[in-house]
Amino acid sequence: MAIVAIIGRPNVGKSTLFNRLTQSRRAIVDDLPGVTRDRLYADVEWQGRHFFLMDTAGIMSDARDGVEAEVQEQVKLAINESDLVVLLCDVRSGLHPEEKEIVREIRRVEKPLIVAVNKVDGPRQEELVGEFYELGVEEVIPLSAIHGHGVEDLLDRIVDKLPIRKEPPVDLSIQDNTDIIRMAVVGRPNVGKSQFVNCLLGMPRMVVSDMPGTTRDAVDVELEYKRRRFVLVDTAGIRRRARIKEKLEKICVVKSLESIDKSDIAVILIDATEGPTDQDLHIGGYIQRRYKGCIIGVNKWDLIQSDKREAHRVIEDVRRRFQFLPFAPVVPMSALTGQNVRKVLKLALEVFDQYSTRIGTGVLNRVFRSILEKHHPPQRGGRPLKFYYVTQPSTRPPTFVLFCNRPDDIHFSYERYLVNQFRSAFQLSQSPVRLIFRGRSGGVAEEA
Ligand SMILES: Nc1nc2c(ncn2[C@@H]2O[C@H](COP(=O)(O)OP(=O)(O)OP(=O)(O)O)[C@@H](O)[C@H]2O)c(=O)[nH]1
Ligand SMILES: Nc1nc2c(ncn2[C@@H]2O[C@H](COP(=O)(O)OP(=O)(O)OP(=O)(O)O)[C@@H](O)[C@H]2O)c(=O)[nH]1
Repeated sequence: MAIVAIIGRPNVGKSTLFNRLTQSRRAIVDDLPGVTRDRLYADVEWQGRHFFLMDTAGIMSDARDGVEAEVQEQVKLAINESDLVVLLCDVRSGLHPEEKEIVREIRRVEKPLIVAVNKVDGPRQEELVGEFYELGVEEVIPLSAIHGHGVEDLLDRIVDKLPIRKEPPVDLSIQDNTDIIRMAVVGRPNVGKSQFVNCLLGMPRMVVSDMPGTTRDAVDVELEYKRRRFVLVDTAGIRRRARIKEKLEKICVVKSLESIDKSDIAVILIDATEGPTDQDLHIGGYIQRRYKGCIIGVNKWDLIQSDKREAHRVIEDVRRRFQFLPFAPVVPMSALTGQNVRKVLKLALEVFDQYSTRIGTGVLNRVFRSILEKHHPPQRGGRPLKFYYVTQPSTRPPTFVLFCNRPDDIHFSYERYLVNQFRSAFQLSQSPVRLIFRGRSGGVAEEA
């Protein structure tokens, strides 16, 4: 999915605009359940196009007096990592030299740009918008993030200008029946992603080859383990970003989401010395919603393992906070010493094989009958809930369609029961399972 970043000087109204855009009447915004108050991004649909909108509030600090305007590293990075940049200016403070610098930087890296001018609350400010054409763009969009004027125009322009990615839609690339295991290594800055990747690539007897990416600068790396082929997606990005450490949390997390989309299995690294953070849970929530296989690597284990009690506490804490991913194995590991690094690959193979499971329709329905008999579907409002049959239309993730009389009336606790029963009956304990409830007339409801 394309990433759109709102860039601008402090106080121009980036957060206000972010909130406006995501609350606009017609926009469909898919927010993660509230694991964190500090929102990183929203998954926005406008006119049938989807994109990630990155909230970059606070990313730019005030330029110091007397120091020549210069685009800060964070801002450069945000520009680099996005597919389209909205430069937000403030009509009340007028055009600022830093904004010219930002435009130069955006041109240099050839990203599509939209200039929007905020705080145009009335006709008096409208007269002042002309100044911003000095930035050398064809169009400047006046808006008021507070009042909402111009905000839908901006959304229209964003979807007009969104580059069409060459990569195939996610679902297709993953269901292509090749047995290459696409793996993403994700996590917060500094957790050890590049160390982990380097460790993997440097292992004895590991066959490694670089594959030029089809999109932008992404380079995937292919490796072979136990005669199975893995692709580590976006590896170049992981290794390149290793230099810059500060304030990159948001960008790092949004990039992680993008890599998750391209993979079958996400290895999420947690820093053992810090334990899971809100951002980690945020990434985990995304993995869950995308029905990806997942391995939770508790990295930097070497730093805590001598303290047995602490080590135990950390693992318990990870399991508890990630209980919404009950199928994800938790592995203590050290990318520095190599401890358990191969084990991650071994687990990835297991997870992947479960993730690719197909069950024959006959067996599936026999087992389903016995699951229903063990625990009858509860009645709702005195009306019985009846299931007719089940099919598995696809795998990766294993997806089951359950035909029934009233698909909208299924209680989530019964859904959970069914998911758990499917997991244990078909050896899917390490894979997400997707159930889709469908009425005979075609009504659909879904559950994780
Ligand atoms: N008059 C007016 N004020 C606005 C408008 N949009 C935002 N503001 C105000 O501008 C101030 C800064 O808004 P924020 O959204 O916090 O700005 P930001 O760019 O996210 O700021 P940083 O976090 O410093 O990067 C707040 O006091 C807002 O209420 C607008 O359309 N009109
Ligand atoms: N003790 C210890 N240190 C580690 C381990 N893994 C990584 N580190 C150190 O943690 C720091 C960050 O590691 P990186 O691999 O650069 O982390 P990253 O997640 O790629 O960071 P970003 O590029 O900022 O996203 C480096 O100093 C590593 O040497 C580990 O298992 N144990």
